[in-house]
Amino acid sequence: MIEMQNLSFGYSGDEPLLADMSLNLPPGSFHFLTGPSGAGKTTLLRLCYADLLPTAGKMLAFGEDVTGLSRDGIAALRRRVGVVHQDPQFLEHLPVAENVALPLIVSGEQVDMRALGDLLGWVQLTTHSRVMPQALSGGERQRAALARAVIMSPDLVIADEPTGNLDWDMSMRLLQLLIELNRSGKAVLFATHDMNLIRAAKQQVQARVLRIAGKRLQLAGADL
Ligand SMILES: Nc1ncnc2c1ncn2[C@@H]1O[C@H](COP(=O)(O)OP(=O)(O)OP(=O)(O)O)[C@@H](O)[C@H]1O
Repeated sequence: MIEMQNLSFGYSGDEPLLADMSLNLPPGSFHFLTGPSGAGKTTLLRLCYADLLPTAGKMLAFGEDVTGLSRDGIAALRRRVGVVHQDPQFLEHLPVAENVALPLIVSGEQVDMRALGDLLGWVQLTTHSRVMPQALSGGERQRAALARAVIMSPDLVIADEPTGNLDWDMSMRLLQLLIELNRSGKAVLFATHDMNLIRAAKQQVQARVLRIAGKRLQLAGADL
């Protein structure tokens, strides 16, 4: 589904930040991505949804080389990937329900109100559907961002340190939602520093742990 072949990436022309990375994310898989601050986790995630393009090597998304994709091709790819950022941004003048439905609205699709209600229920924001984003807690913001990320039924959900600002209980709640998504067949790629969270997840789901170290991507062992 997502395949990197000897991929390198650098923001400037000199030393690459990520070097000679090879990776295969099969459908339905669950991967954590870890590594020190500044190692390039967010950068790697952005490469996965063609927000950045490799400077060397190949990046294939859903079988297609992203470097050759047209604007429409990139738009089609992005529909298949839902992204949750560490600090999700919302349109502050719209209530939660409209923000969650925004990907449908901007792509001109009909909003199925019942499905939207079900989705808000799943992230436990039913009573917050008419609330403005600035009134949400950190955990509620992340759950709204997760609902928005999955409203287009993506095949892959990417979460970039979504629990970075949450306490343990909230982190576990968010993790649980991602595990449920994975059980429903979606691939998950989850960047986190939190080894306790990874340990907790591994008791419930077959997750592999990728680590960026020294510009390279490693598959972490069972020592976690
Ligand atoms: N747009 C950019 N232009 C230039 N350099 C950048 C850009 N974005 C990130 N960087 C640099 O690339 C390096 C990796 O950043 P990135 O955000 O991918 O790391 P990270 O592993 O996600 O870090 P953290 O865990 O702190 O979020 C950092 O040194 C950062 O300063």
